[in-house]
Amino acid sequence: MQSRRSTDHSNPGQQLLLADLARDWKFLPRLSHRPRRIMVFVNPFGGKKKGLKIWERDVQPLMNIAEVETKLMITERAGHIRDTLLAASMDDIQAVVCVGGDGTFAEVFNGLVLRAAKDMQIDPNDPDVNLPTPNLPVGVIPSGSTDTVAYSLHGTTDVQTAAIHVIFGDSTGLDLSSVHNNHSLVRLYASVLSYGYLGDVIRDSEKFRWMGPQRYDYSGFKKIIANKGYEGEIELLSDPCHPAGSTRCMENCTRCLQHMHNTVPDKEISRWLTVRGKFFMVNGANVSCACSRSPLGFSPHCHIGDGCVDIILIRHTSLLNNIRVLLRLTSKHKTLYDLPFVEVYRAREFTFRALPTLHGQPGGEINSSRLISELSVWNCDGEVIQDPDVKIRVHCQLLKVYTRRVQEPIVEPSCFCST
Ligand SMILES: Nc1ncnc2c1ncn2[C@@H]1O[C@H](COP(=O)(O)OP(=O)(O)OP(=O)(O)O)[C@@H](O)[C@H]1O
Repeated sequence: MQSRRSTDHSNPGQQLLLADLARDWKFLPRLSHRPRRIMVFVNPFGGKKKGLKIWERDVQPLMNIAEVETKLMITERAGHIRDTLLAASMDDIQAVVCVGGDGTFAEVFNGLVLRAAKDMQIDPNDPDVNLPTPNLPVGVIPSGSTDTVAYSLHGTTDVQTAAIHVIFGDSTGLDLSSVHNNHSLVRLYASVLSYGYLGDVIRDSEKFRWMGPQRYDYSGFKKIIANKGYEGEIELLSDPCHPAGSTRCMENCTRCLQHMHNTVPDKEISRWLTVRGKFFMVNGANVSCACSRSPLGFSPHCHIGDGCVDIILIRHTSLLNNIRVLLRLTSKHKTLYDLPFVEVYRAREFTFRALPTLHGQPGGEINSSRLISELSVWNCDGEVIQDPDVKIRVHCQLLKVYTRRVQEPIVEPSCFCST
């Protein structure tokens, strides 16, 4: 079913899918696993507020041609999707599709997992519980500001590519990571959990939502100038596979397939590590976190279904180094892995505890009365989590998502090839 052809390197994901589509469309009636009745949530508010237009112009016509019945809901407020999924009858539904950004997708999977937990009488607030797998697969159609999950899954934020993934019904298992505070489950995330600089940016940028996606540039500039670093302690259950030495996660990824079949002896090969210090950022990446602005993302070798997060710890050093980090994140070729003030781990779970920050007096002495705690917040898939002290656990392939994954483009020889 898959083709491996690419000539347009500006958007290889879309090009591959269109080639697939032309050839595979005639097989559509024979695909028994494709969804015929879907529940669609459209967020008209995220990104450039084009969610509804994208649905009506680009997605709905494709669903009509493919004879997919849709039950549409346009969201009216934050939390609307989650609340609906907790209560709705879903007996006649075969999949849930969202048109929105990372926050919209997060509402869908948080709602589905909590619904499954409620139905099975599992307490999600227990940080050691095995959360139940939702019955329904999810389609992610991007119309947000960053759309990290869609980009990391499909290799493009092309809307029709994402819609075609739903129509053909090819799915794969996506890890979800739970975030608990001292009392309860705060939420699950699929993209990244980030403390420090990106936490400061998301907290500040919410005040400037009227600016659209540019709010991130504005708050990003303010907060990099103001950053003084945050003290903290991370305890992590490390996996022996180091991200820098790992393969890229693509179509038919061996590492994810092994974890799907539980052929990896988990806990025996993991060990606990403790890291303390002052950090510019502490990140737990559940996927590569690639997006159009950051083509490789935080951790280009992160796997979507191996039961691990990649932890990227960026030490507090200088403003210049902080700017180097941001420049690296926009690079198409270089990763964060080899910067001397960056430490990278692959982990199955981790905890973070904020430590008090010592502030020196102008004379250079440290006065214990000025021992104050400077805290950031967590940026969790673009939403703010206030509690600095959290426990994170990865739930291997908890959610089925519609995607054919990123395929390795085969560069066709051209007459300008060097010999
Ligand atoms: N009608 C609405 N009015 C206000 N907020 C809404 C509405 N519908 C959904 N939301 C909330 O909007 C938030 C942001 O949406 P979304 O994440 O899709 O866009 P974004 O933040 O622009 O994109 P990204 O997360 O990719 O950067 C979501 O957390 C969702 O809860």
